[in-house]
Amino acid sequence: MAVQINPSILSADFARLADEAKAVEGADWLHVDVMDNHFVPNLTLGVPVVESLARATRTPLDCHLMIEDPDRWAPQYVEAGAGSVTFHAEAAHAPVRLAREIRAKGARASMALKPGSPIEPYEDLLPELDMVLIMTVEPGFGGQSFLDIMLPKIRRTRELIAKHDLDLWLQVDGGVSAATIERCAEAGADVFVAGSAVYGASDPSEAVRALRDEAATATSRAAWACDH
Ligand SMILES: O=C(CO)[C@@H](O)[C@H](O)COP(=O)(O)O
Ligand SMILES: [Co+2]
Repeated sequence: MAVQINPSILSADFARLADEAKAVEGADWLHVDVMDNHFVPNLTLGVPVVESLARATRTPLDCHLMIEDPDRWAPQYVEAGAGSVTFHAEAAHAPVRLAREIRAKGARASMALKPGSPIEPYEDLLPELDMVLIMTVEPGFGGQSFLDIMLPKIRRTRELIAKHDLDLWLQVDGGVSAATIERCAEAGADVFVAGSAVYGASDPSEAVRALRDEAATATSRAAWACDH
């Protein structure tokens, strides 16, 4: 699969969300960080804003739910127009049932892991998913420094995907920039969320293009991609 770049609107101007979404229409997905002030110590937006965003842009929405009880709320994000819905493993009560429900409603189902959560306990769950998100910062805020210590977990997740021969995307989120995207791609990521690196740039769509080129070059020489 070609690498994908998903700008995070957490770093955009929330008073101009529609324009900010349009500014990155060359991107693969628009990453929408939903925070409830309980699962993470920050509060962003909910279902009505996702509904409006889905009408405002042609870019499909990749909703990252940093909320408690995603079993209850995630299906509403599919109904609001999200094309991909990510729940956190640490918050889900019945992740298999939840992933099946998200898929049955017509979206891609994805599971995220905080930096402290290993991938191994979720190996049997992988076939139920369309994407795994490895957080490379503690969730809650944009603009944090990339955690290099997450690279072995990205590699391990890529190995498990290969072991089970799954068509599963591997997303990284947090501190992804021109300085770190190459390491992520070499470790096995193929979907890259970038907030401050895109919206902090003078030309956000050019930043998306540059990140995509850099990730594609790194992937083409990565060992994991050779037999992919
Ligand atoms: O989920 C989150 C933060 O919890 C992210 O999606 C951030 O929005 C990424 O921002 P940068 O680290 O790229 O600035
Ligand atoms: Co996110």
